[in-house]
Amino acid sequence: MGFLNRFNLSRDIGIDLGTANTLVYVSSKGIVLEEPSVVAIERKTEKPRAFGKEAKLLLGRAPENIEALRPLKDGVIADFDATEAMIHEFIKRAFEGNPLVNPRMVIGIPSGVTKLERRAVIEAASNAGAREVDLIEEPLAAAIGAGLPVSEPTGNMIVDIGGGTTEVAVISSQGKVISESIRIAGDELTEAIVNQIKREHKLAIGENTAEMIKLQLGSAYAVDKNDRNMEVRGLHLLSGLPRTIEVSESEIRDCLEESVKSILEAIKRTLEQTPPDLAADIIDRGIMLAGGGAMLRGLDTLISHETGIITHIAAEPLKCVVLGTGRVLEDKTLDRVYSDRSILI
Ligand SMILES: Nc1ncnc2c1ncn2[C@@H]1O[C@H](COP(=O)(O)OP(=O)(O)OP(=O)(O)O)[C@@H](O)[C@H]1O
Repeated sequence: MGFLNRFNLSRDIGIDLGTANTLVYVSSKGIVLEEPSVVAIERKTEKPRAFGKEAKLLLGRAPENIEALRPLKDGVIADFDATEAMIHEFIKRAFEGNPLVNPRMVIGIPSGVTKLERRAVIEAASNAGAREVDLIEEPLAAAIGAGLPVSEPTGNMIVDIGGGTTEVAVISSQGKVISESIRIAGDELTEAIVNQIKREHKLAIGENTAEMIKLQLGSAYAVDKNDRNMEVRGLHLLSGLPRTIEVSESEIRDCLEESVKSILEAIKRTLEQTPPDLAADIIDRGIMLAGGGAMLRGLDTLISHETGIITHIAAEPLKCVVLGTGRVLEDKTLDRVYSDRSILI
């Protein structure tokens, strides 16, 4: 143990490197940062100008010389340099006023990430000062963060619906028994709303507006009889002028149906392949939903109806992965959960 560690100047950190949001957990402190995974880059110099919330506001609204982008797309690293700059910036912010001394980092990554992309994450963390980088797949981290007894030899089903990917996994004894990752999640739902409003109302809306509609009006199942409405502003494609229209909850539910069905099918496929004894455990314990998509209205009810298995939503769906990385940092018995370990210095 190094000098700095002994005097506890080095704090270890857990990171949920998500396609939609990045969260940072500092050991013995808790979650210190929650930001959208967005970077605004100056086109001419290719230098990052804003990160997180500030950059997200620029999505679809950036001036000509700035490009706001999401460096992780569909669960993979689409822009390495921007990802590295973002990790660097968020770690710096997490340790504001408290200089960072070569921490150990546990990073939650989508399970579909290739070997090359894993190396890229490790390199980015190393450049940001990590002395050791341990990668953990998101469904495992989410299960731990949701409080499932992953160390026991019983079947636990987790469905983590993020921005870019939905990960369905059955976990037992700290390992994935069976899993499926599909590239249909929150982003796809948002895109379905953009397309619906364009097709039916001839109105162009941006990603942020579509996401707002999803959060306010989106549903997977008719939870109550009232068909709620909301006003939406955008650019009318025929007149070229700004216009306000009204959309209803049922209209939005219909346009989300196809993506929701794909998520449901991934859950059913995974259940079908689950060994019988573990399937029996899942019937007893139920299915746990995590990730922002878990909060889509009525999704838990729909899954319960379609599978016949009681479905729970984690207490803090957006925080499950990062809380899981935090648990792993602090609980030495969770030592079989990593998919990659790299001691760097
Ligand atoms: N109340 C809500 N209803 C429906 N969707 C929601 C709600 N709140 C957040 N979301 C969606 O959840 C998604 C983000 O979830 P989360 O932060 O778990 O993803 P991520 O971990 O960044 O992505 P990934 O797991 O794919 O890497 C976004 O698409 C967001 O629009």
